[in-house]
Amino acid sequence: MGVAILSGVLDSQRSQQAIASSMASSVSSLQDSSMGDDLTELPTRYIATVNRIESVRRLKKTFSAYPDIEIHSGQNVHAAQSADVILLGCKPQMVQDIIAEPGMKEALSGKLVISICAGLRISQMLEWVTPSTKVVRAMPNTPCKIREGMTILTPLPSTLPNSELDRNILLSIFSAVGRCRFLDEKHFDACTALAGSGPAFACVFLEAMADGGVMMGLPRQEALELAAQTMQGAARMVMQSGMHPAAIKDSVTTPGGCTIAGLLNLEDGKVRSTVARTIQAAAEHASGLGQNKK
Ligand SMILES: NC(=O)C1=CN([C@@H]2O[C@H](COP(=O)(O)OP(=O)(O)OC[C@H]3O[C@@H](n4cnc5c(N)ncnc54)[C@H](OP(=O)(O)O)[C@@H]3O)[C@@H](O)[C@H]2O)C=CC1
Ligand SMILES: O=C(O)[C@@H]1CCC=N1
Repeated sequence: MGVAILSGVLDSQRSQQAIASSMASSVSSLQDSSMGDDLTELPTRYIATVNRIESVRRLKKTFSAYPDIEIHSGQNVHAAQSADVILLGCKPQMVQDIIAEPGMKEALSGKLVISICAGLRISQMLEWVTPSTKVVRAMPNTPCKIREGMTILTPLPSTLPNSELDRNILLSIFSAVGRCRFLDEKHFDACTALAGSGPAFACVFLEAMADGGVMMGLPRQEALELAAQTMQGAARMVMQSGMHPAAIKDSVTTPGGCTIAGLLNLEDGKVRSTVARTIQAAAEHASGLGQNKK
């Protein structure tokens, strides 16, 4: 997930720089508004840490177009000392040990720590750091990699120092990689299931639609293209026109036609309750993540 976020942020930053330099000479008066305020607090330097040397090699290849990014293993404390903002992207059950590394608590003092770890509560993390460390949760998803992500953020208490700046930093990072919104932490298990795990569930549906096309003789590649673009189109109609999904469904469904024949088959398979219960099961499981170390 860390790779998805960093890739999306870097891509966004590069496009912003390209826009800025193409506009700089001729329309300087328009430049500020076209850049958008959201990205103004993006970091200027990135340090990525992983556990294994093989992962360092893999990431260096992944980010070969960005030679300035520092990628290390076994240097979490050094990276945290050098950073203003720290994004925790390891498995939830590893966080306590990583924060317990000698010097880490001090390195995090006064800084903004963003945890994307499912299930791990802010109250837990606050017990492991010094009182001046500011901890927020973010729940992103893999489409951040192509800047089509959905990220949910916990609000920062306005009583914390620099809360406005930190809010801008959060918005800059996560709006660079898609949509983002603030929601209270009590909703995070549901957000984890719906948005965090959601791409996996959506892809099962997508793959199954394509399988149906293949069953009816479509070549596999074309079936996948049709299924993916159709799901994207339907989702965009909901997002852009604000139409209710039921209204879109009804507008496709001609009386006595083939869509109602297919829909009744879906309903016979209890697809709605199966999908809704899938989100329920994932959310219930998410609430236990990071609660037991092993
Ligand atoms: N995958 C997803 O779609 C989403 C995941 N999340 C959350 O993101 C987190 C990561 O998940 P995911 O990306 O799937 O998992 P991965 O296993 O792919 O990534 C975990 C990363 O943590 C690194 N790591 C492990 N131990 C250490 C250590 N001691 N010091 C530094 N780095 C370390 C690993 O390095 P190495 O490769 O060397 O082992 C690896 O790069 C989880 O907490 C998950 O809940 C949240 C939203 C969506
Ligand atoms: O499966 C997981 O635990 C993580 C959290 C959300 C998506 N992937």
